[in-house]
Amino acid sequence: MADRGSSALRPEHPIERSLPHLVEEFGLEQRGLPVSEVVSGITLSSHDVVPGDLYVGLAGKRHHGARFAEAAREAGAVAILTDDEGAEIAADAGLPIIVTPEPRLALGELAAWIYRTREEPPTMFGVTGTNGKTSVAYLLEAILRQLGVVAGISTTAERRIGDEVIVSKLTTPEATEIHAMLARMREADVRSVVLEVSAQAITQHRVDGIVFDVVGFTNLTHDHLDDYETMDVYYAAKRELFQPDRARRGVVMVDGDWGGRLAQESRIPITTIATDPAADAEWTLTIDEERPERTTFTLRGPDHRTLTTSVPLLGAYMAANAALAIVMLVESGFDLDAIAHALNIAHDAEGTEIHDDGFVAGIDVYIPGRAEKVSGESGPIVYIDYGHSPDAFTSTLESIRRVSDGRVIMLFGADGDRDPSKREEMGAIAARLADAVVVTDFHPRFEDPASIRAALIAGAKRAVPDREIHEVPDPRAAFRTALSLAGEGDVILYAGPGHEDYHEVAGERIPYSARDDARSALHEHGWL
Ligand SMILES: CC(=O)N[C@H]1[C@@H](OP(=O)(O)OP(=O)(O)OC[C@H]2O[C@@H](n3ccc(=O)[nH]c3=O)[C@H](O)[C@@H]2O)O[C@H](CO)[C@@H](O)[C@@H]1O[C@H](C)C(=O)N[C@@H](C)C(=O)N[C@H](CCC(=O)O)C(=O)O
Ligand SMILES: Nc1ncnc2c1ncn2[C@@H]1O[C@H](COP(=O)(O)OP(=O)(O)OP(=O)(O)O)[C@@H](O)[C@H]1O
Repeated sequence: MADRGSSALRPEHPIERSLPHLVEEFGLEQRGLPVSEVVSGITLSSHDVVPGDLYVGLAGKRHHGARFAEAAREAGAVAILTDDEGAEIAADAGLPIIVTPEPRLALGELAAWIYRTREEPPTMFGVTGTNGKTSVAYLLEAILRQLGVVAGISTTAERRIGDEVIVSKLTTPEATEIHAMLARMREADVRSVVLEVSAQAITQHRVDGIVFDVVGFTNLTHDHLDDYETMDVYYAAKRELFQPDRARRGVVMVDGDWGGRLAQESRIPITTIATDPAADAEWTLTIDEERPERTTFTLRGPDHRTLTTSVPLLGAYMAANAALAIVMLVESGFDLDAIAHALNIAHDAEGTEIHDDGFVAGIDVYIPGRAEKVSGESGPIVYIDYGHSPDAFTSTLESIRRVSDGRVIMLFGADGDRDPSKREEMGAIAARLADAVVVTDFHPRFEDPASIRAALIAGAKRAVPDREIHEVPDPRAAFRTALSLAGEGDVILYAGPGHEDYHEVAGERIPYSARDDARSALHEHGWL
């Protein structure tokens, strides 16, 4: 199946750079046709080529990108950069060929040079960890906005500069896209950029060419053991971000063992944060109040500095994400009191302070599909969540138990073609922490959906043999089954789809929004 490509964020006024100069500066080898005078962009997808681009033909898992050299030329590419094998494949494509043994290793530096993103860079924040990256990124952006700073974000859910939004294909874009996006953000006067950084992004050199001002670590738990042989290898990939060539300072959540190890092994100045007041961390977080839609917390820092605020979201884990975001801002130079002030005042549309008794102080954030409450005032509370790992299930279900005495119904599936070793544990956690479990399909991709469901159910049955379990393959029918099990005051957690608007089956993306469907079903019951 050919890659259908995506529209990337690009500068509206690209700067022309000398291509011969680039070849010389990076010690590249030129073959065949002479290169043109200028280059104004770089991409590694033939679908994203715009006139003036250098097309990079990478050897992929399915294709050698050099196969698409002709398509790239037709779209306006000025040359192809590739390896020896690619140079042979693209020999007759009618494009000048530039050769380097491992093009992926050169991408970040080349893209930074072409888009001039090293010059007067914005403040760069990077967030990594197994769970919570997207949430911390949104929280950082929200607090920056409340501080009056124009920020841009790049997350699994979306890439956004003000009102300009594109839907993401990967958690972290390829280096070529990141630097194009940074150039676009510079045009929009963005002064702070928040990038969600996956382990794969570090391993695959997608964040090369960037030195982050502050990087943050949320946690490390079981996931991605299809891409990384062991948890140690997965950890080592994340640790790479906390080194001087990639970041200036780091903030590490040390609640888990991996965070403690990272704080020890990192080679940049590290500030630590923990939710356990007895922990040996510089910052500690205590939860003051948990409600279904709001969590209030106090953050205590060195020199007895404190800040009390809230997030309009479920769960102590979201407060921990918010605390991490706040400490990252402090590490970037913001004063804690200034942050407290910005979070605890209301503004009108023009940005003028207003004094309104009904105003609830706190972080003004909306995070699509992360414990997003989609139900109304009556009927069960329904959360749509992007959790798809054992730890995500635990955090969300435990939080729900703390805010509700009702029955908890957990609806979920598991990704096909992604780390099958976590499935049984996901089933077990659902069975242990929920009163009833509904297992459905979630992106089976090229796997047999029945065998994915069977693994989840086996895990659930092993953990709690008499747990009420329903198997409903179709997600729409499954949600209605979950709804039939719930009454007033009960809670349904639908984990998996989060913000997504498709269901991936055998290479096809079928339109499906869990959010919209849940709302329709609630409406059908007269609960919305
Ligand atoms: C396993 C993996 O990482 N695959 C990535 C890889 O795909 P690939 O090697 O199969 O590429 P390929 O299809 O063989 O194509 C080779 C080259 O030809 C180009 N091409 C291909 C076809 C075409 O018509 N035109 C064209 O130009 C491609 O852009 C590519 O450069 O290169 C592609 C182009 O950049 C990526 O989109 C793709 O990510 C896939 C979609 C993916 O699912 N990656 C996952 C594992 C991932 O990276 N996940 C992380 C973490 C998520 C999390 O936080 O949980 C992420 O950051 O998203
Ligand atoms: N700090 C946390 N600790 C544990 N679980 C969390 C935490 N934050 C979020 N979660 C859970 O993980 C899910 C995914 O959250 P989020 O999208 O913020 O993480 P992520 O690291 O960006 O994941 P992904 O890369 O898969 O998008 C949430 O929907 C929630 O269930």
